[in-house]
Amino acid sequence: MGYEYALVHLVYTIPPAIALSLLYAPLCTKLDLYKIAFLITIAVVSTIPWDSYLIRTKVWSYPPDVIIGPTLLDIPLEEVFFFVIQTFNTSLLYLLLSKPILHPIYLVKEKASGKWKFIKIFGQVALALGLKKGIDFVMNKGENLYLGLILVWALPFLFLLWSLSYQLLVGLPVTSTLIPVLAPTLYLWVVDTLALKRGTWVIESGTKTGLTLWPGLEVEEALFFFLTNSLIVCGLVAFDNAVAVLNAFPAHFPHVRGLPSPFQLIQALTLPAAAYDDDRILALQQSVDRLKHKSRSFYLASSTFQGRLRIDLIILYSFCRVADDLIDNAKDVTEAREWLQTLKTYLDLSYGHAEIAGDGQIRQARDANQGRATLFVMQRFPPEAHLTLLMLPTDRLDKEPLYEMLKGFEMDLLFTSSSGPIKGEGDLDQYGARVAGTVALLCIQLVLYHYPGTSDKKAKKLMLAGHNMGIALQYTNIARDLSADARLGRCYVPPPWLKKEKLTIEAFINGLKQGGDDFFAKKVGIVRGRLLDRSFSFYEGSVKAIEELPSATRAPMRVAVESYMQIGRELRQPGYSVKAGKATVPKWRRILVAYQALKGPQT
Ligand SMILES: CC(C)=CCC/C(C)=C/CC/C(C)=C/CC/C(C)=C/[C@@H]1[C@@H](COP(=O)(O)OP(=O)(O)O)[C@]1(C)CC/C=C(\C)CC/C=C(\C)CCC=C(C)C
Repeated sequence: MGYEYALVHLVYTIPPAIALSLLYAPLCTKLDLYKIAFLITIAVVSTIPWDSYLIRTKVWSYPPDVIIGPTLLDIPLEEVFFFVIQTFNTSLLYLLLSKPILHPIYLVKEKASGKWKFIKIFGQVALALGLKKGIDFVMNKGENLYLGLILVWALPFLFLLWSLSYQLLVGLPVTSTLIPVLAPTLYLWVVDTLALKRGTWVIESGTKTGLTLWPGLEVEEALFFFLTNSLIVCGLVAFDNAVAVLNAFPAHFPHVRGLPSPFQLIQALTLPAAAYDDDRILALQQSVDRLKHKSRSFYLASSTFQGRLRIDLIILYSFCRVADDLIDNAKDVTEAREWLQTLKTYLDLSYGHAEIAGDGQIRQARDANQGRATLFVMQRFPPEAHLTLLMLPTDRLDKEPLYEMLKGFEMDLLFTSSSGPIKGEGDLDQYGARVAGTVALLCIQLVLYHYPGTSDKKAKKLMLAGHNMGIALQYTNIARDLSADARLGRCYVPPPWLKKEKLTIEAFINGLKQGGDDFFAKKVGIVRGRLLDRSFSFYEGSVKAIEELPSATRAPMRVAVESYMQIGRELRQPGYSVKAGKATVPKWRRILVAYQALKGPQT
């Protein structure tokens, strides 16, 4: 009896497990725990018979004075624990690095022949050839035996996983495929070198090639760790592939539970890629791209939401952004008004079915209207907006906030060089309510749809708080964009506030456009401070309500709100950093704020 092997765990495998657990804890979801448990079960069940065979046939052994004693099918408990901890560590690294990824955008609808069929077959042939080699090594026994046993055990699993999820394995960024394989592999190579040198475990000399990757590291051991980490990562990718299919295609899978059953996972993985809805995939790709490039705060926040709620929020963002941009980027007010009208007609058509009451006819009328809405979108909107408009989940969003948002955009068209729609604080509150309070209502509606069970009374309370939180964010947005808005000829600051600083709208806009002197800058600082005070007063009044949202959505909502409000906090610091004319939160601080928000409410 000895503690050598146990010490390897104590020094090399348990500390990274603790560090990764602490780091990942705030990001961890029930689905993540399910994934890890699933992977560990498969890893242990599939490795035990193989490892037991190796020990019983004396391919490798453990000197009795390095292990504590208890065994399972001749495998020392330390070794069984190794399967668990390695799977745990590699899984956590994978999950951490994959958090920002929305997996459905990497799915590809396949044609009967084409690039993807070739890629799939190429991988399968390579793995089959490796397996054939392994079988030869095993049959011939001798010094290639251990190498052969590793190949014969690992490659059939890899073949299966590749066949099921080659699209994601090829398409995903290397940060969520290669890196979680290579980083732990390299680490375990070093640990193994030390263990073999110390004789913690021994490969018998008659069954190994004798080749080393570096002094002290047998090639068999190197290959073993590479393949086991590959199996773990491929298993996780296959799991994510299944969840991506379940979440992306409601037409195939109308009802998806938070924790899909193994049967549903297999159903999703075996859905032929030719049956994927490529319009939906493209809509998601375009929406994620838009979100990534237009809003750093919401892009970061979106990665903390899960499943179909995450998808719906991203499409909602994309819709709001498309609508806002169509109006903001119009060449003149006349064109902007035309876009407003076009957007209203789109909503009229999309929600038209609600007007047509009458039992059996509702469905028919809805289909007819959807057809007309689709045609209208194709004819009247630019191509890059089509899919976002067509995928907007109108069946789970009330129409009123959407129309109200358009009214807010209409207010943007009322600005002249010396006046605008904002005459006082009340108008600015109303503007914020229209362009941002509405967005909050829509977000909360999606939350309550995907996580049902909130009472009507509570829902109303949440809506009110969310609405005010939207206004808070809009005040911060205005405080940040004073100069950018001035360049567009817009001043959202209530004139009485300007008057107090002895400024007119015209003077304020011109000063911002031209830079202004220190005296002017001071006045801008005072006005900005007032906007931020109002922003934080709305924020303070609503922030507690986040903790009353369905539990799985609290932390992500905190991230969305806090990441944006951080802009306001930065603006209050002298010398805040500015990018492309806008105050910005440095990336590392944004991540830190999001991380803190995930951990719990601010005290
Ligand atoms: C996580 C995720 C993907 C969320 C999506 C949120 C969403 C749908 C945002 C729409 C944004 C948008 C383009 C709206 C058009 C009108 C507009 C410009 C509003 C301003 C947003 C700023 O967006 P922008 O793209 O310009 O971002 P940058 O400034 O460039 O970074 C607004 C400031 C309004 C945004 C308002 C919200 C997201 C509502 C916030 C409130 C909640 C989520 C409710 C919180 C819940 C409780 C109970 C308090």
